[in-house]
Amino acid sequence: MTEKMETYTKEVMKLSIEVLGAITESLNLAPTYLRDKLEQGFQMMGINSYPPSSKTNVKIGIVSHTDHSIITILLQSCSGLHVMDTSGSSSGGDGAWRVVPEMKGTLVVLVGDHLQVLSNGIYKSALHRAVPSTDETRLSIASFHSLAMDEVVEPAPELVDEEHPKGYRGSSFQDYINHLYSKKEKTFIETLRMN
Ligand SMILES: O=C(O)CCC(=O)C(=O)O
Ligand SMILES: [Fe+2]
Repeated sequence: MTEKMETYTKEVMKLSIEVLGAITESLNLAPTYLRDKLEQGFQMMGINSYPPSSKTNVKIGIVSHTDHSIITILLQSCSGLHVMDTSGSSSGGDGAWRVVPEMKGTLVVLVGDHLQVLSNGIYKSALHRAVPSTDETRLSIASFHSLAMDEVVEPAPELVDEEHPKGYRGSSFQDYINHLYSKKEKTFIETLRMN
């Protein structure tokens, strides 16, 4: 198990670099943009086990939140990840939860707060929650990919101009940790907004 986990952790790190490359390319930034910093950054594995709700009566496993990371790569044993639909209406979608189906052999990529910052709001961090299955234990493994503790993430200068002013102030992973231990009247991303 430990060995498998180690292999998985390393492989998913390589994958995150490839995914970030595709994302930065989609933003017309170099595919190597931030690559070294992500590679030398902070990878955190979260392993979640949700007992069946028929036994516990617990209806929500993890309440709605966005991840602080740049991206999170998630493996789920059965469906249960819900993402808030923010497409469509100008007020930010219809606000409905959409179930992310479990498909064998696939991983889910979630946009985190720091990608929203980096892309100056072009990518939006995904509001999500986890719901237990009614009759089976649900497992998920989340790999959070961030830059190093004190590395500041700011909107890419290439994505800032008169028409698209800088929307977020710079922040580090350490700032996020400090936010967690502060009186949280706002979400982390809200504390970063400049306009
Ligand atoms: O279990 C899941 O599907 C989601 C887990 C999650 O959102 C998290 O660990 O941040
Ligand atoms: Fe999450």
